[in-house]
Amino acid sequence: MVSPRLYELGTLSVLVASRSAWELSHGITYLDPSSPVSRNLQIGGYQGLEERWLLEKSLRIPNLPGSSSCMRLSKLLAPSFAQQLLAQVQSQSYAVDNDSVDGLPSFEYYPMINGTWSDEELGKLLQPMVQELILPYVRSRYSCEECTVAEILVRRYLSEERRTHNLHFDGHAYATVVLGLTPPDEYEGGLYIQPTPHSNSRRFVQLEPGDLFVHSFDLQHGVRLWSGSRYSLIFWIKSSPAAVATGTTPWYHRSAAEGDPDAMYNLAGQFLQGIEGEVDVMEALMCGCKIGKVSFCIMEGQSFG
Ligand SMILES: O=C(O)CCC(=O)C(=O)O
Ligand SMILES: [Fe+2]
Repeated sequence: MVSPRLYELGTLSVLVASRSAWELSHGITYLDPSSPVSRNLQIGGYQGLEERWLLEKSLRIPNLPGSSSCMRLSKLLAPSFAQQLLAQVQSQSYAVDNDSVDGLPSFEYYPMINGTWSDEELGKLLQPMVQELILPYVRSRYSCEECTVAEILVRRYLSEERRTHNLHFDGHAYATVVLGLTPPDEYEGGLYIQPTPHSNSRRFVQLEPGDLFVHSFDLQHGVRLWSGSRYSLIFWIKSSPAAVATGTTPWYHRSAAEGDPDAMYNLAGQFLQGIEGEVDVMEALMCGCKIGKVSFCIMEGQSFG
């Protein structure tokens, strides 16, 4: 018979074995590798794997159920392609203007702005993947026939520059695709999602170079690095070419009218920033009031992505 002490030690070793030492010391938890719904993907000439996590968001608003999902797409792009992209983006100069999430120097580089390539060379590398993989996938996954890429940006996280990108929604994007560029053994931490207000729902996402991570406007996320450097390529997608041309966010009106609290919260942010026309504090407050406690977040000055 196993003595209680040995049994305890046995349990402890199982716990320790399932989470690495630094994972435990930093309180980091990854998306559960055993819980996604997985399927093989074939999109045009691309083949790979889709893992989809369903996320319970009900804690955002007490008594209101809600869910979102996020997907990791792997093996679709050759690691050598990601390496080529990384080499190309590392040679660019990065902006140090104020970041929209935290107001600190952004260290961003934009190869596409408002649907137009500003970096033709990177455009040549990315265009086939955008047209033949990213858009067909997003259009089909979100039943959004007209979904169109609005912005593409690179984010650089170097130790002397940036360690975090605080928790936020991508308020101006119907869907976001993040392409991992840096091997995950070159840094500790990385991109995380957080479906509820409590940080205990935070889950980090392991992205190998060439893996894609996909989520929608209603999923809060951020980046936290404890060491090393990381580059990521981000695609912000709007629901139609007209939304790209006008820089607007038409998808919120319907979701907000249907009572989606995150849509109302983001719509309030759009009114405050004047993205839906004039800056309209009254409309923003109306959205905030409808969602009760979420308006508190706006009052608290939580930033909008
Ligand atoms: O760097 C990343 O992986 C994500 C950055 C992000 O969330 C953003 O730019 O909105
Ligand atoms: Fe984001």
